[in-house]
Amino acid sequence: MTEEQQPHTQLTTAINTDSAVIVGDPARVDKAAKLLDEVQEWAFNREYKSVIGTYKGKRILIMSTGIGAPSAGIGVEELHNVNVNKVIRVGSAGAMQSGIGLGELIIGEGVVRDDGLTQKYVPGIYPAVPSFKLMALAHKYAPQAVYGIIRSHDGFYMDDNAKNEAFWSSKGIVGADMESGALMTIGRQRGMETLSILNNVVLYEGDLAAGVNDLVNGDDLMAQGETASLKLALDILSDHSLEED
Ligand SMILES: O=P(O)(O)O[C@H]1O[C@H](CO)[C@@H](O)[C@H]1O
Ligand SMILES: O=c1cc[nH]c(=O)[nH]1
Repeated sequence: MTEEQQPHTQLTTAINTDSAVIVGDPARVDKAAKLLDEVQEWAFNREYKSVIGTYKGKRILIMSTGIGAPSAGIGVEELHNVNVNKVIRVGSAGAMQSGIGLGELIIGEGVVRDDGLTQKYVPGIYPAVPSFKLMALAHKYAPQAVYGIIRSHDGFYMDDNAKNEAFWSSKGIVGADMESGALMTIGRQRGMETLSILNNVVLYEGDLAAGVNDLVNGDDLMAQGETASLKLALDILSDHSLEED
């Protein structure tokens, strides 16, 4: 643990909180900040934009980590270095099953680690699983969400994506993103409690690029899903049952 400024995120222990929400897109940090009181901008270096505020009286950091496992992994390590031990990712995802609507929340009960980074941390047979406590709180606040195993991958534009997604869908995977595996694997190695809440922006077998564009352009269902996912993370982290931790 260190009071030194972290080299990428520019966090220090002066953030003075044990809880963080991480998002991919720096613009999502500003959306989250609107849900907080007493907001203080902390830093914006590379892809890591951070603000701190309070939600129902609980001090919480919001930070972006950019796209992909390596930058998320750096973010998680630097959060650990400044004493954050509860981290919820609020991301966007593509549905891997039909029947999951746009803007519905997908919550990872575990992650298929189809990324490169976490394989270097620990062999692929090691499971990427969320915190039981944070998951129990997710069920309390969002019993209607889609719960299941998700898949984190490295390649948004790969030639064999459709084939790989059909395979993982046939194994019951419910959604795809790029960072949840890194969060849960690295977080678990460092003794952190983690969870991943994803806003569905692409229907199963839908157009991936169009879905992500719709999110950027503020399509209603996706904007509502984004706000709901942020609120859910904040409700969980501010729940009084976590106070004794
Ligand atoms: O919206 P975010 O949190 O960035 O999450 C998803 O969106 C990006 C791809 O468009 C990847 O980072 C993926 O995990
Ligand atoms: O299908 C999707 C949508 C968003 N992000 C992903 O990683 N995959």
